[in-house]
Amino acid sequence: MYFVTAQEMYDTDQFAIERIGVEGKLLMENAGRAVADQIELFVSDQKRLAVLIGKGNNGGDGFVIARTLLQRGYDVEVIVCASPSEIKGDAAYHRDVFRNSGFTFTRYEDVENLGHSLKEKDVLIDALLGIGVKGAIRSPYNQLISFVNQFEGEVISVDLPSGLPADEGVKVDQAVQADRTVVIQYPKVSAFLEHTAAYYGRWEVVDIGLPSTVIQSQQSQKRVWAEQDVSNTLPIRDAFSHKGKHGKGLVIGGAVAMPGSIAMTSRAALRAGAGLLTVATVQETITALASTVVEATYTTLPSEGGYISDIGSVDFSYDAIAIGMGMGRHSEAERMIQVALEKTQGALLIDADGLYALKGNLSSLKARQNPTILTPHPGEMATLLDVSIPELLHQPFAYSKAFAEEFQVYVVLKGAFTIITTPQGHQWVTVTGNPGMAKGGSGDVLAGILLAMVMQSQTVEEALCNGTWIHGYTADLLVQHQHSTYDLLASDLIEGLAQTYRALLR
Ligand SMILES: NC(=O)C1=CN([C@@H]2O[C@H](COP(=O)(O)OP(=O)(O)OC[C@H]3O[C@@H](n4cnc5c(N)ncnc54)[C@H](O)[C@@H]3O)[C@@H](O)[C@H]2O)[C@@H](O)CC1
Ligand SMILES: Nc1ncnc2c1ncn2[C@@H]1O[C@H](COP(=O)(O)OP(=O)(O)O)[C@@H](O)[C@H]1O
Ligand SMILES: [K+]
Repeated sequence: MYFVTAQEMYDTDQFAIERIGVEGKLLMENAGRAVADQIELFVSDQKRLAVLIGKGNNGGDGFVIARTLLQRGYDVEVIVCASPSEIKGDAAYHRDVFRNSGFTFTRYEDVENLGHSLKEKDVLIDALLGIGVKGAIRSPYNQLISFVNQFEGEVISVDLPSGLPADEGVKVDQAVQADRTVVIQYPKVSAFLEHTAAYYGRWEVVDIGLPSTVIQSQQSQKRVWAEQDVSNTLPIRDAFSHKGKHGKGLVIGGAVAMPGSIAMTSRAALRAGAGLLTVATVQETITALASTVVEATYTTLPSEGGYISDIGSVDFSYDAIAIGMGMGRHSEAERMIQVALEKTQGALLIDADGLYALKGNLSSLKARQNPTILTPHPGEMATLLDVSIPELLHQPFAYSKAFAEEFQVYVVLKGAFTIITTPQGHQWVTVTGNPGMAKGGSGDVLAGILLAMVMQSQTVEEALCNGTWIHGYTADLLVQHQHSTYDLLASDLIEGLAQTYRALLR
């Protein structure tokens, strides 16, 4: 499923109107009807409804929704929050159709009067502002939004919560806190940002038949990776396959004081399907791991002060290598990352301490001939970019895209919504996962799953999306059936992979 910026949505509308010849009025009719159909699914006709209508096209949708629900026998009061002369174009057309159908509306005067009208209502439909919102919210919408946010019944927003920007990088001034949002055609970017997603409440998308031609022709496509995508791309294992076919992977990391992280990465890689796995680390860590990760083979690396001091002796001809987990942040790490970047012949995944060490080696990324994958959490990504974490999270799509394109890498920016960006600038978001994963070790498990995934027969893009989706989905299954968001451990995710695969392969 694509998701879009406000401009991409306008371009799509424009394409439908100018190139295909569908009139804007008809698009609005389709949009309003589709939203009304959706509302009908979860609001009983015994409820008392009010629709708040603003001056733009979002308000135009509101007229169609109100007319459709009235014709279907709903009790709907329509309150227009703009002067009639302000309403123009398609919205004015639908205001007239509404009136000519024999229905009436009242005009918004002040909050006190509105309070009176809404006292007996169960559901408020918010069609005040859509994707056209700009800057600080002006009167009367600022009072209206505060008012809606005090309403005790259910608030359903049309397209997006009024006042909320559709795009990233825009400050939120004031916005409706919706219980539900019925999104028209494509989710907007703000549905996937940490600071704006919650305004939507539960949301669902209605299709109004707009063509995806414009979105598909764009360089910067943004899509949600969903269960169907996993089912379509996760390779089916061949009955005659052998371990060599499922990838030969190497994990480099760990230190005397940090044996846990590579233990988790390695076990996760094996559970996720890696054919053969080798762990390269310091001797003490091998001793600690040998009894817990019995399926792996080991390479002892020289150490100094409990940390790996050199990786020059490593065989770099693996199908894929993951480096950095539990490696420690010390002066030698930067040199070792440089060696890994130069010598790794297959895909190279850099995580955790490896990302800190990468900071001084960024220019070497471009010279790599094979895929490089970076898996930062927001703190690591902010460090790589030299920006603050809030700045990064204000526009994570733009920052990830700029970085991935400049350095020709795959970036997996982890979070409640994980953003996967390809070197070509294509972006995917996975929405599986829950706060039970907000614990040390979850990222190490992800690194292992992704290592295994990039060695299976799928594209790197598919591998990263599938791995991230599976990681989060496993946590969701575990929290639904065995665990809670409090007690879930990163190691539970490794064992939980069995349930996910069984569900997917069924
Ligand atoms: N053909 C189309 O264009 C379609 C549009 N659709 C609907 O139209 C919406 C977009 O319509 P518009 O572009 O008219 O945008 P809005 O409905 O968001 O209205 C924008 C208007 O609100 C006012 N406004 C903007 N920022 C404000 C602020 N900070 N304070 C106070 N007033 C402010 C401005 O006068 C602006 O013209 C979509 O969200 C969707 O609901 C759908 O009907 C599908 C078809
Ligand atoms: N609230 C959440 N909802 C969904 N996923 C989450 C949440 N918190 C963390 N995660 C996931 O858990 C992982 C944590 O990774 P990271 O921060 O690197 O942890 P670690 O310190 O264990 O390496 C990421 O994959 C992230 O997407
Ligand atoms: K709205």
